[in-house]
Amino acid sequence: MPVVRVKICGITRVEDALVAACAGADAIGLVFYPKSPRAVSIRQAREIIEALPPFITTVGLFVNASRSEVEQTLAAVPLDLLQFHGDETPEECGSFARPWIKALRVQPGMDIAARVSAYRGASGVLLDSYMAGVPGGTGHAFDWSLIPSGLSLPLILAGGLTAETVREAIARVAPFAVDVSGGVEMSKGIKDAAKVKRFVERVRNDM
Ligand SMILES: O=C(O)c1ccccc1N[C@@H]1O[C@H](COP(=O)(O)O)[C@@H](O)[C@H]1O
Repeated sequence: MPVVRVKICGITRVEDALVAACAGADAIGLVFYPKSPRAVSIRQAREIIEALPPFITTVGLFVNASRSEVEQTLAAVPLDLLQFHGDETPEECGSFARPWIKALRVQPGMDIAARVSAYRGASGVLLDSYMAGVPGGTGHAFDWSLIPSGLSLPLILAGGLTAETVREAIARVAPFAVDVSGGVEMSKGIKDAAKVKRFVERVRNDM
């Protein structure tokens, strides 16, 4: 069975980043979307990244941010990968000389394969749930049967995943990686160490 990578998103505290790293997460996500309850400042982001051990990918999440906002963040925070979670075009996403992934919010009737193909410069595509007025971090799963096989980019599955559901998700979707935020929290922006550990264990099929 191929290894499934794990990203723990919405990290706001150094201790939660260390829990994720020690649990075996491959990546942590830092939300630079001011309206999110998980938003971090530049200073918070730097402190979190400085505390990390090596070999953990740091992902900066943006939602329809201006070019200058992204550039200022990149100048101050050592991010490995950008995650665009809004209505950014392929050209916008690819204009920062940094690897990037694009989040698409799945709705019935959407031509997922065509939408993914449009973002061919991406390192991967993240499929998340659609909820009107909420760009992400909804805590809700979507209908995985809508995902076509043979997508042209590595698939990162997100949306309402928990330790209880992630094995079934992996079995049904066979994603390259899974991404979780609300499912490993005790409150918004505050991770629950036991849930983080259990989630990673379940992805690794250790328990
Ligand atoms: O986490 C947020 O607050 C957020 C805000 C705006 C856009 C995306 C956001 N999070 C991303 O949403 C997915 C799904 O979250 P959840 O597991 O359903 O809570 C998460 O993986 C983040 O990448």
